Amino acid sequence: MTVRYMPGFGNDFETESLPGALPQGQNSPQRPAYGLYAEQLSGSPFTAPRGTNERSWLYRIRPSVRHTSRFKPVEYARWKSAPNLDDHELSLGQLRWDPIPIPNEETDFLAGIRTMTTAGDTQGQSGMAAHIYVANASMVDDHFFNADGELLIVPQEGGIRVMTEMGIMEVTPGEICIVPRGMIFKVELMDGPVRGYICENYGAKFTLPDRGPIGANCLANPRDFKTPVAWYEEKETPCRLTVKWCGRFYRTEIDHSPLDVVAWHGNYSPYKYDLSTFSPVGAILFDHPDPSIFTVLTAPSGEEGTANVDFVIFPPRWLVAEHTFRPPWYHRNIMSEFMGLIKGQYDAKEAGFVPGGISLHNMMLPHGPDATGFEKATKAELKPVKLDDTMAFMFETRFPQNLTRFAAESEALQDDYIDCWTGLRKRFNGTPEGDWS
Ligand SMILES: O=C(O)Cc1cc(O)ccc1O
Ligand SMILES: [Fe+2]
Repeated sequence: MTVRYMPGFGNDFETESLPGALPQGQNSPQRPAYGLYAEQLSGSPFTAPRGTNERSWLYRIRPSVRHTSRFKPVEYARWKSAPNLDDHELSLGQLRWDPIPIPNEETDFLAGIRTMTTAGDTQGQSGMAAHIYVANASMVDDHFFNADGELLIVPQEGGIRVMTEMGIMEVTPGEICIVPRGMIFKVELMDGPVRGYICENYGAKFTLPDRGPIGANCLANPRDFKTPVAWYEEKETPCRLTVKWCGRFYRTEIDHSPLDVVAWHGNYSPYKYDLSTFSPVGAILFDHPDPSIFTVLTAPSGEEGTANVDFVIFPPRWLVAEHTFRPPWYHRNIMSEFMGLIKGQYDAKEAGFVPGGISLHNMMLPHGPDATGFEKATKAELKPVKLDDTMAFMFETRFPQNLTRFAAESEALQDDYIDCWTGLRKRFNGTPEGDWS
């Protein structure tokens, strides 16, 4: 299958998979070409300011409202939504997990979502949830849309084919994709079992951060975001559509595929991004800047500079800072940090944080490099060093992240994580030189 994309972030795109399917000069003709139905999908209120106003016009074989049955409640017990408080007995702490195992029993992308943390409130359209997905089967006749937020999907193992109403995205480890709130999709596996991370953003959409004095280039450049061209299937066999709506799940039957959009135009669309196209800007003389320099996407909260969620990466880069402790500093943060590792090693942790693993450093909880990393970094010869073959990331939110029972009781939880800091001995010895032996 060849998939094609259009470059640009938040562009007003137009695409048709049959010639002349897209109306020109108007949105809602009396009789659209090919007998298609016109349907608007609004991602912002009608009256949102121009800069944040998002909607697309979909020209489809049947309108979405043509589903056969009423919505009936269904269970996805491991997918939790905020608020989800007091769900477990685990005490407060810095936490880390090994990779969540891929199950042996047949599990598709939807059934394979396990929520680790929730923050904020779906009803108030603020906050987020951090999930792991594990799957070994493709969705075939099952489809899904999430009314509670957009999904930022971060594959860690295996490629996924995200088949949306507006086109197909193939997303492999090292790439990410966004499925907008309300968009119908299903997920096929490209070549085998998969695992990855999801940030379900209940708040305002992810956008590109302002670059300030950095200027017009670097970090994530708009042309590296790719939106799929229109694609449709004419499948007249029974299908299902599952909906997540204010934390609950519902299902309806449809007698055809809901992926039947022949042409569309607009600026509310799915997209993918290759993390290797991120051009990092960093300290080229001394000191360790705040990780916000590595923000790929930010979802604003309404309060200037205080993100609902930031998606931050730690990509391959050169470390050149002179007379500097180069790894992250020890710190306490009002924002809550959920981290994952796509591949390689993370510079604050020598061991224990492995690809597919997770760490959680919640609001105001102290953390930083482990004792071995500290030891190495204080003794290292400070020549230029390339951090290579690595890709870690962080979902950082202004809201405290509440653990789910699944996360708290998971066998993957490392009960000795805090011991990684035990070796940070006293070096203060009353002399200005200190004890750096
Ligand atoms: O805690 C972490 O590992 C993430 C992080 C990295 C960094 O370079 C500075 C601050 C920060 O929170
Ligand atoms: Fe941190």
